[in-house]
Amino acid sequence: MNNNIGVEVEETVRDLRQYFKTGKTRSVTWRKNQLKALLNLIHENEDAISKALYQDLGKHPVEAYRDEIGGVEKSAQNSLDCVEKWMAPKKSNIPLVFFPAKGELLPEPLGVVLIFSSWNFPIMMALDPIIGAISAGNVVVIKPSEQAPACSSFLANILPHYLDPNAIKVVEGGGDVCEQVFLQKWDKIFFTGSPRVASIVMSSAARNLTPVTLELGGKCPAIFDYPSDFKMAVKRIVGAKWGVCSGQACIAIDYLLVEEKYSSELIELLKKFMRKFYGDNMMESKALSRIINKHHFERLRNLLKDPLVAASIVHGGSVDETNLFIEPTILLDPPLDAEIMTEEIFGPLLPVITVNKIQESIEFINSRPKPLAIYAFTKDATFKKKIVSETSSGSVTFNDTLVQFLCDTLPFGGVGQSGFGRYHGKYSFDTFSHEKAVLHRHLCLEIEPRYPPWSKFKLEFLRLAYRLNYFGLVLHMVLHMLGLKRHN
Ligand SMILES: NC(=O)C1=CN([C@@H]2O[C@H](COP(=O)(O)OP(=O)(O)OC[C@H]3O[C@@H](n4cnc5c(N)ncnc54)[C@H](O)[C@@H]3O)[C@@H](O)[C@H]2O)C=CC1
Ligand SMILES: CCCCCC(=O)O
Repeated sequence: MNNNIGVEVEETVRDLRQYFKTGKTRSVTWRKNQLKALLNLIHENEDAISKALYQDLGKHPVEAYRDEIGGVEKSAQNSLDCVEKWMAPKKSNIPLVFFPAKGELLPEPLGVVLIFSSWNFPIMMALDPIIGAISAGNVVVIKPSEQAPACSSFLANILPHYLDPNAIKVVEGGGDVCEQVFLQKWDKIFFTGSPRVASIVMSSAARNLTPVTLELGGKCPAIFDYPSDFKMAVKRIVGAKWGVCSGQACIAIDYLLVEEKYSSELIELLKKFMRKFYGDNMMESKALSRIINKHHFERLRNLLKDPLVAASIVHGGSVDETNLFIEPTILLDPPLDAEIMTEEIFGPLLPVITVNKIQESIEFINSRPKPLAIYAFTKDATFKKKIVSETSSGSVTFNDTLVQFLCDTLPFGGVGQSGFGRYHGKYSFDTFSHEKAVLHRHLCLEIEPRYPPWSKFKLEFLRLAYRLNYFGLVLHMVLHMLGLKRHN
């Protein structure tokens, strides 16, 4: 960015808007070429991406592939396979009263979209939304998180070599750049980050009535009922809580709820799998990402400073500032009014909260802001139904953790404080599209009673005509079944 950040951002947005107006990004060929180019980027730069993720977060190459590189590859391939189908107009039945008529729904790109990505999955959180934006035919500014500098500069350097440089631009920087970015008029803002910054995004979007998608976070609970396979359940919890970016994940388990009588067995099993996965000296483990920076290291260390919280530590608790390492830590019943239980942890600390009856978990969860994800390890079908029907969250996953993020057929997004809007798969395409209604009418037949002068006859005619809707649908189906009505 040159000194006058504002001028450069303004010029970038102006050039993008002009390029969008050429219509080049609307063609299926352009969209498929961009998705193929993104796949080539991933295939040809896997080592460089792994190195950048290691530099920013200490992610092992296998973790980098599992959680980011592979996820982007899968998402891009899915979009490449489906984009032509997603773009096709959808037929819509029009009420018989307007016969003859034809209705259809036509997805069109929104235009110039702005994407903010977070630092914890800096490649995935930037490229996955871009996949949706280009699949829908938009032009894009991506603003990677400045807290993951190696990944941010990797994206800034590599994207113009693979994707259409007239259509996809990278704007790097922190709050100062963001303030300039917000002064521009966007056709859509897709934000991944904290509620604090999300409210800044919304305030600036309000100025231009810009639609936003907010991918936020919160405290995701895991209900630990007595599942059919206790060990498998605990293995999945340990693998996800500490093995995915050291718990610095928006859908990481933030705290566990378990009946008091199972808590000791659960904690012992958690410790067993922690040793199995991360060794006895966890600071040496290559399977644990680092804490992103000093700010978040201090924030997490401070969560443990409260004497009552410190007293509730039953495993771990050691820290190493030099290496930005915080040992995977288990706490048993820390005070519910302590910050560790009121703020999103976003790190390798796991409070285990005991209840008398596991059903109490529902009330416990409902008394807090709506989470991005709820997990429940249980074999009780009735309890599952209760959880689904009596709680509200972005998603509910039974007997596993985090994998919902990698299912292209499941929308990923929050509700309430955990965000709104959603993406992944077709939902990404929809998030970056406007589905336009197109109605074709003819001038051959007229419904005179739609015009004055009014009369009782006209009222009764219109009353009947509107009721004809239902008969019309039945007639439509009968004609369909008799093969007499072609799809026009
Ligand atoms: N729902 C989801 O998919 C995800 C949600 N998150 C959430 O994100 C948060 C952690 O990510 P962070 O990057 O720390 O969030 P953040 O809110 O600090 O930053 C997010 C983005 O906003 C930008 N930003 C920061 N300050 C800004 C300001 N004053 N004005 C404009 N833009 C600003 C950053 O550069 C970054 O690009 C957690 O709350 C986590 O739950 C993280 C990953 C995924
Ligand atoms: C593969 C898991 C990605 C989780 C994205 C997040 O929770 O921040």
